[in-house]
Amino acid sequence: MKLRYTADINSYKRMTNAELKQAFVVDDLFAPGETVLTYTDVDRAIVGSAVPQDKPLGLPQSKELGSDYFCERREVGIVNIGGAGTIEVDGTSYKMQYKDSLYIARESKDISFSSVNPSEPAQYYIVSYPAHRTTQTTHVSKADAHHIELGSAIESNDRVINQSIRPGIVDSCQLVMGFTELEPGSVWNTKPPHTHRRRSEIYMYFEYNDDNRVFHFMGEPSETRSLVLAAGTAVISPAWSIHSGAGTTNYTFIWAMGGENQTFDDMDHIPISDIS
Ligand SMILES: O=C[C@H](O)[C@@H](O)CC(=O)C(=O)O
Ligand SMILES: [Zn+2]
Repeated sequence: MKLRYTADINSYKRMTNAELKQAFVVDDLFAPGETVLTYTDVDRAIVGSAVPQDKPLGLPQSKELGSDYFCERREVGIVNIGGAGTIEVDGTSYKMQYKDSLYIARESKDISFSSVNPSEPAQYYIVSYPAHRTTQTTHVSKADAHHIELGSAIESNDRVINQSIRPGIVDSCQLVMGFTELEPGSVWNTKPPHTHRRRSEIYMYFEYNDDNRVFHFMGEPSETRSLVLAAGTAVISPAWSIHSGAGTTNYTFIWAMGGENQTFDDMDHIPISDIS
């Protein structure tokens, strides 16, 4: 498992683009045939992926966790952004179609990721936070998620927020997770931007080709910086940072949060006129 030390609220202001990327961007995801994981210093969040080909992949134990197995004191949220697959958790098999989510509860021991067709592998995006109690592993299809329509074409932010792991759907400890899909012609997410000092958040942008990029905005509202991201890239938002983006095309992104509460709507919105 890789270790990631991000940067603090003062240092980021004096960093180059390359330094900001090294601190906040995770761009080694979706390596075929591997589980890749990065352990961050932001609320002990772990971000990674598993792309099983011919043989199943697991969630390996490692020294950083200080436990006997990955989920001993952790919960995990997964969204499949590739071909059909299955995830087995302690003998129960969950079918994972495109954009299905799986919440894996604390104390789950044997976790195995596989693909139905190795030439069109499942691509599991993974986020984990520490968990203080043991709940129920839960599968959530895209249809079972809570859908919120937001924005408008005229503001270039017509989008649907799909909340798959959230109170009322999944009984999780910290984790709240889902994905936001932008309509063709809409490019802005999280407009107006917000912070929520109660929670950190990780975004992972996908569903656009390599001729396009998402310009992700981070930092304090008065000192924003941009990170130019290719599809399949994650970006870590410490609790003090805004997290918003504009693409050169429409796109989808998975968001995942952990922290003091699970109240999606308690964000502190910042008027666009206050951003600089
Ligand atoms: O705290 C919530 C997260 O930042 C996202 O869910 C916001 C988002 O998907 C959007 O407005 O486009
Ligand atoms: Zn947010």
